[in-house]
Order: sequence, then C-alpha cells, then structure tokens
Amino acid sequence: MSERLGDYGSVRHWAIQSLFESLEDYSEGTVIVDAGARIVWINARYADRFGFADPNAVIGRPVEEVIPNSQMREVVTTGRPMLLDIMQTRQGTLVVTRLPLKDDQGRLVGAIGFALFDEIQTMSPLLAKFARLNEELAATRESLAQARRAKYTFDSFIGSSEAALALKRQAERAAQMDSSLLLLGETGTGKEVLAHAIHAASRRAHKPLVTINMAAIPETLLEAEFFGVAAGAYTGADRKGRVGKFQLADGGTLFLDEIGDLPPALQAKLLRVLQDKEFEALGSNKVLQSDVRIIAATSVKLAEKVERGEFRADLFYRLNVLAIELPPLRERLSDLAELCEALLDELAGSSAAGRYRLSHAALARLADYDWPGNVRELRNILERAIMLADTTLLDADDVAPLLGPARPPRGEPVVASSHQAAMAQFETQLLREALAACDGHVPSAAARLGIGRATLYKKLAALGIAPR
Ligand SMILES: Nc1ncnc2c1ncn2[C@@H]1O[C@H](COP(=O)(O)OP(=O)(O)OP(=O)(O)O)[C@@H](O)[C@H]1O
Repeated sequence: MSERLGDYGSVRHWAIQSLFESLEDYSEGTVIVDAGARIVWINARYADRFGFADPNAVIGRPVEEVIPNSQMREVVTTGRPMLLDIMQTRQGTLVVTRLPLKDDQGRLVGAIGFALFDEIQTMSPLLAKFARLNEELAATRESLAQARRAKYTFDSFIGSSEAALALKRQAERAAQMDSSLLLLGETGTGKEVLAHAIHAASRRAHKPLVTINMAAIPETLLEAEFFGVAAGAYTGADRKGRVGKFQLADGGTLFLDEIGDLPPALQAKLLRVLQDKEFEALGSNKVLQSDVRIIAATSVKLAEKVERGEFRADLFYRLNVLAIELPPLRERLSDLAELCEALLDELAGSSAAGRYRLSHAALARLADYDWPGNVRELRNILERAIMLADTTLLDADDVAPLLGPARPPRGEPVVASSHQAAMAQFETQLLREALAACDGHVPSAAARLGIGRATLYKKLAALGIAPR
C-alpha cells in the first residue's frame, strides 16, 4: 500500500475522488453546471431543498431558475473559485464553496458548488471571536485617537498680562493659517500647551495632533519614529513594521518638540519631506504622502545654533515661516497670582482638603524669584508646598525653602584622592541637587545650572546619574 502511495498519479486520483465523495456525503448539497451555467447534475438532497422532488427534472435548466441566488454563473464566467461565501436562500442561510471545473487540457467546462452547511451557528464561535476582536480594535483606535486629540485650548493658557494677551492673539491668528510655525521660549513657558491650543483652534482640530520629542528619543530611533518601518525590514520588535508619526498625523498637526536637538542627518531628511511632502518608511521604497502642519518648538536659541553651524539654515527658515516667542515667567509676573490660583486648583483636584490659597507674603516671595524653569517650576513648587503644608493657606514660610539655589550638601565631606575625582564628586552633588530641585526634569535642571540640556544629558550619563 505504501508503495502505491508513492505513486503520485494514483494518490491524486484518490484524493480527488475522496474529496468529492466526502463533500458530497457531508455537505447539504452539490450541484454541477456547464460552461453556460446550466445544471448538469444536482444531488437529490439539494434539489429537494429547492422544492424539486426529482433531481432529473432540473437538468439543463439555468442554475438561477433552481437556486435563485446562485453565483455559479460568475464562476464559469471568470474562471475564479469562490472558496467561501454565504448565500441567502428562502430556505435559510448556506455557507457555500464554488470551484471551476476544467478538462484535461485545462479548459473551463463548468463549475461545481457545495453547500457546506446550513447552520450558520456552526460558525458562531468564529464569528463571535471576530466580532469581539473588531470591537477591541475599534476601542483601541478610539482611545488612541483620543490620546491624539488636543489636551489644551486657549482657555488652558493662563494669563491676562499684556504679554500673555498679545501672545494669545498671535497664536489665535497662527491657528487660522497652515504654514509651519516655530514656538520659541525657555523651558516650561507653555510651548506645548500653546501648540495644543493652536491645533484645537485650527481647521485640523478633528484630525490627530502627534508629538515627537527630539530630546527624549535616542538618535538611532528617531528616523523610524518619523517615517515608520516597513514590515520585514528588521528583526525583533519592528518585525511587523511600524507606522511613522508623519503618517499618523496625516491631515492633522505634527508637533516637533525640542527641534534644536534634531541630529544633522535627520535635519536633511526632514527638510526634504517638508519640501516634497513625500517620504519612505525605513526598509521600503514605496513613496508615502502626508498632509501635516508642522509646529516646532525650541527652548534653545535656534538662530544661534544656525550661526554656529549646528542647525541647518534652510530648515530653520522653513520652520520659521511664522514664529511666536513665549515670554519667560519673570517677564509676566503680573500673571503669577492667576497662575497660582489655577495651578493650585488643578493640583488639589477633587482632594478632600479643598481649595489651597497663597498668602500675600507667599505671593510676594514667589514674585522675588527669577523662575528659570518658568511655569513648570512654579507648578512643581506649588505641588511640593501642598504636600508639606499643614493648612490650605500657604504662607511665605511654606514656599521660601523650596525656592532658590539648593542648600549645600549635608553629610559626607569631599574626600577624594585626586583633583579629577574631587571634581567628579563635586559635579555629581551639584547635578543631583539641580535635578532634585526640578523634580528630575532635565531641561529645567539644565536651565537652572546655566548649561545646555544636551551637555547635561552627557554629564549625567558620564557620571552614571539617572534623572529620576
Ligand atoms: N500659560 C500657562 N497656563 C497654564 N499652565 C501652563 C502655562 N504654561 C505652562 N503651563 C504648565 O507648565 C508645564 C510645562 O508646560 P509646557 O510643557 O507647555 O512647557 P514647554 O515650554 O513646552 O517646556 P519644554 O521646553 O521644557 O518642553 C505644564 O504642566 C503646563 O500645564
């Protein structure tokens, strides 16, 4: 027997015969039509289902006269099988398969159809799983879309000083335009808040707002983040491919935070995309298009970087079509009271303690400080003051210790064997204190220390200090 199984011709013959017999036996019905879709043969079970007690009575008739919704004509016309289909009949729903029939020369001579089963419920576990997966997909898409909607509007941008009002007027005008926009301002001045508000007030509001933070993503991963990765281009996590942020933001706004940290190679690529509105995913040569409005932000002086040759002038001019400068907090101290009120309410949330307020003296003390970390630093300080305070009325004593240069380190004296080791020890303490004062936020700590954030990141890595 096993010898005969080695004979492909016989095996094929049996396979065809068994396949036909099994389907014929177990299915709800079988029908064969000729090239003109006329019935050549139908089994008794199937003929009976459509009201014909004698199968011979239907031979030679167009298939649709017997099986009203039959698609067999389509199969003999196109020569293509319909492997799985659902057919509604007056006698119920059938799951069917239809295959073309060819002669020895491969010519299409007709088609064969099997009604696999009539209890569509047989498929219900599969259909239920499919429906559940579809629901999950819809929910995931919805939550992603929600995450990509603007979190802030112009009302979220607190301030009614002349500087703040002028800024909001400028931003409202920028929201009506579609050209690239550059937001300039020290760390924590509200560039991200403003970018969200501008998107929310623009004609793109119903489309996504997608953010890429150049300072937070390692250089090696940035390109994939921007343009995506084609499926199969890499092994590992990106094996299935990944959609880039340019594509995710299609129709909406792409917010490029800390654009000054964009590495030179990517500056060139970004420029090309802004010019041509076309790009390719990594590992693919399919050209993709995306209609996005770019809002870029920087807390470093980008024009100076251009002068030093660290940022491409052509990209700078492309991004700088419109520019808005956000004033530092120390230049709009008349907004301090309003900001504190809003931030304290936000921080207290629905806490049982109720509303926190600042005494006049506390406000005066806050106004005395120069706020290198701007509104973010103010928020952090108020948050800590709330945690430490005994009452809901915060006084100067509650905020003063949290402000200003960090206290000198207590404990270990500097004992080091060499000048180099002593300097490293000193620097470690200095950086740790600056980070602690800024809640681990590297850009604020850099501003506080008066050094660039990239420099600070490098020093932290060299000294083995984790930001948080
Ligand atoms: N005008 C404002 N009104 C209310 N909250 C503000 C305002 N400006 C900033 N904030 C708050 O300060 C924090 C920092 O703001 P944001 O992230 O927008 O600053 P940024 O300028 O983008 O900072 P960075 O350059 O460090 O990224 C946020 O918690 C934000 O809610």
